[in-house]
Amino acid sequence: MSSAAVAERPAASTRQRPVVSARNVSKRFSNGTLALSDMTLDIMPGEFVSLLGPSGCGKSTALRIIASLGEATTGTIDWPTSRIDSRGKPASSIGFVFQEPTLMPWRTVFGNVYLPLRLKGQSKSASRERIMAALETVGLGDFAKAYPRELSGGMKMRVSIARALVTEPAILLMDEPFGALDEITRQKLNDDVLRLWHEAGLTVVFVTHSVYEAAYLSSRIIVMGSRPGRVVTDMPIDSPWPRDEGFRSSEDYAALSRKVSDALQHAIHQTGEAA
Ligand SMILES: Nc1ncnc2c1ncn2[C@@H]1O[C@H](COP(=O)(O)OP(=O)(O)OP(=O)(O)O)[C@@H](O)[C@H]1O
Repeated sequence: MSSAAVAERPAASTRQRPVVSARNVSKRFSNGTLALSDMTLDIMPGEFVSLLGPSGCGKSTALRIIASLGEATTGTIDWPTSRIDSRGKPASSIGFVFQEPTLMPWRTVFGNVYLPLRLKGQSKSASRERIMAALETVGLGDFAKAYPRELSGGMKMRVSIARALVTEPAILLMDEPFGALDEITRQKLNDDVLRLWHEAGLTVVFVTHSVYEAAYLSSRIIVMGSRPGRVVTDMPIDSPWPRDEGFRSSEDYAALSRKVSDALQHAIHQTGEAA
């Protein structure tokens, strides 16, 4: 992938129906931990939304519930524009990128990206074109035959992104995907994700506890308070596009980062009903 960031910002329309809508979602784990409390949120088509909050505030829990990887204790998740499958889940609509690349070491890069299509019963030969297109998108077209052990941390994360994109999801959910990477690789992947978001017309929900990452990437930042997690501040981000090296060194970015940092501090000091 090229490191140049997007040329312009795709417009997220407020007249459209949300891709996903969470209403009064709470989550209490079986050990009694109240991770989320009354979280309400609409994600609109074309948005790049960051969920920003302190460690342990429930960001991953919220994302997993949105992805149907976990159940809400109370509240609802709706997918107003998606076809719902027999299990009540949005069919083919979600791509999920975990904190770790979670690749199968015994399979090649190609085999790892094939996995979600294999699970849908599609043959390898029929999937080849889509897999190669996904690998090209993340700049790994030449690495289809490589094994994970031959790749750097950033390349493994690219494979993980290709695996999420190969089903052509309506929404890409990313759970702090670059937290374990060095700063230069992280910045490069930030630029690449922005490019993908722009070129593929994706809707992205991105979990992070980095103020700087959220400020750089987002068209909207949801700031969550300390556990139990809920929306404390919902900030549309009006900073100009493109987001690139020029933006990174701009006064606009510094001012935005200060504003987001203040919002995070405010959210952390809201009294959480730790339970
Ligand atoms: N399966 C589980 N069982 C019990 N408690 C859990 C479980 N998963 C998460 N928790 C707890 O729920 C709270 C929220 O966790 P979560 O991982 O969603 O937070 P987070 O904001 O994503 O944290 P981080 O930024 O550190 O990844 C934490 O107190 C965590 O210990």
